[in-house]
This record gives sequence, structure tokens and C-alpha cells, in this order.
Amino acid sequence: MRKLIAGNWKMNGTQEDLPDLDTLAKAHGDASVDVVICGPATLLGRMTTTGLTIGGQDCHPSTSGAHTGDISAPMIVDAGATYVITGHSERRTDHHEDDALVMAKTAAGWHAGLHVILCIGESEAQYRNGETLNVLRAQMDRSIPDGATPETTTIAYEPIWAIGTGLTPTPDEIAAVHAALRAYLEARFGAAGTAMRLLYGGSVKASNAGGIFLLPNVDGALVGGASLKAADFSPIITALEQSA
Ligand SMILES: O=C(CO)COP(=O)(O)O
Repeated sequence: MRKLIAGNWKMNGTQEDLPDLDTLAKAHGDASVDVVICGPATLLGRMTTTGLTIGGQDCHPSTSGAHTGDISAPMIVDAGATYVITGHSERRTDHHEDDALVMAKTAAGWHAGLHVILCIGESEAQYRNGETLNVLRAQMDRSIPDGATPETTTIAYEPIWAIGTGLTPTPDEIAAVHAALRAYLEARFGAAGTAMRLLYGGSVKASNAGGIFLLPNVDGALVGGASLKAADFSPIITALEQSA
């Protein structure tokens, strides 16, 4: 399985950031891991000129229609991107997306030929109450469509309380959650579940990436803030390469 490091730029980035992305592409163009930048919709087309693999951050479940402000999976493909994120907790919170909608968006991404990075994660209260694994299993039951394969789907575990906070679960906690996610995927998808990539996300930075990437069943990371500048993202990519 080829490992995957994806940067999620969220609502950040203008064309002034493209030269820095060129720098990243030059440094890691022949990386031994998959490197993806999930940029803002406004930049997707221009980001593809860097030669990096590009992804969207969300897609509508429909292919086209009267949905002001939304973009569809075929539009993301049309821009030259090959990945899309679904189910990010910021979408779930800001736009009240539920698991059923995440499932529909994931299916739409597949239908358009996109590789979907489907995000799951527990809140701080759920973590404190020891509900993490039950929450994650329920999210996967309700948001991963049947028929997921390693070619079409990556699962990203992002504890909501670890996003942008500088907090992370302990290495033992990450390893335990990822082992449980792997067991779920294998029980539901068989060999495909063994090969499906599992990313960790939430306050990944150069200083903690190496330790996280050594953990079993961690096949890469989904990185927010530390993916915005080549100087920050590059050492994280290198850390994943060294663990591969
Ligand atoms: O939400 C994230 C990636 O999708 C994680 O964000 P941070 O890396 O900024 O914590």
C-alpha cells in the first residue's frame, strides 16, 4: 500500500501561494508516497499546473443543478483534480452535514472518478466519555457506502478536539483507534479493508509527524495548518517517506 499525505488548505490560499506550491512540487515531485493538496475551489485548476496531485475539499451529491455556491464532483474532475474530501468535521458543523449526506457525497465522488478521503472523528465530550470507538463505528456504518475499495477510498480519523488546537491523542490512543478502524474495515470489506489507507489528522506538524507515522495502521496524514507553507509541509512529507 502506498502511503498518502494530504494537505487540506481549508478556506486559505490565493494565487500568491502558487509559487510556494511549485517549490513543494519540485522538492517532492518524485516522492515515494502519494502527496495531495486539497485546495480551495477557486485555485484547483491553477494548482494542477504545479504537477502535484490536487483534490477538492467537498462536493455536492448531485452532478449539476440549482445549488448556488456548491460545486459538484464532475466540476472538480473538470478542474483537473483527482481527489476530494468528504465528511470533514468543519463541513459537518458549519453546514450541518449528517452521515447520510456524507455517504451521498462520497458516492458522487466515486461516480465522477474521484478518490474520496472520508473523514470521521469524535468530539471532545465523546472522547472524555469514552465513546470514541462507538462514535467512529456508527459514523462508518452510516457514511461509507457499500463497495468501498482502496482504489476509491481513504478513511481519515480526525478527532475534532485535535483539529487546529495543538492537542493530539497519545500515540497509544492513536494506535488503538486505528487498530479498531482496521478491524471494522476488514470485517465489512474483507481484503479491501486490509488495503484501505487510514490517515490520522489533527495538529500534525513536523515535530510530531515522525512518531505518528511509525504507528501501526497509520498510512499517512491529513494535515491542515502545517500544509499551507512548503517549509512546514515538506518535512512532514519527508517524515512519511522515511517511514514508508
Ligand atoms: O482538519 C484538519 C485536516 O483536515 C487538521 O487540521 P490541523 O492540521 O490544522 O489541525
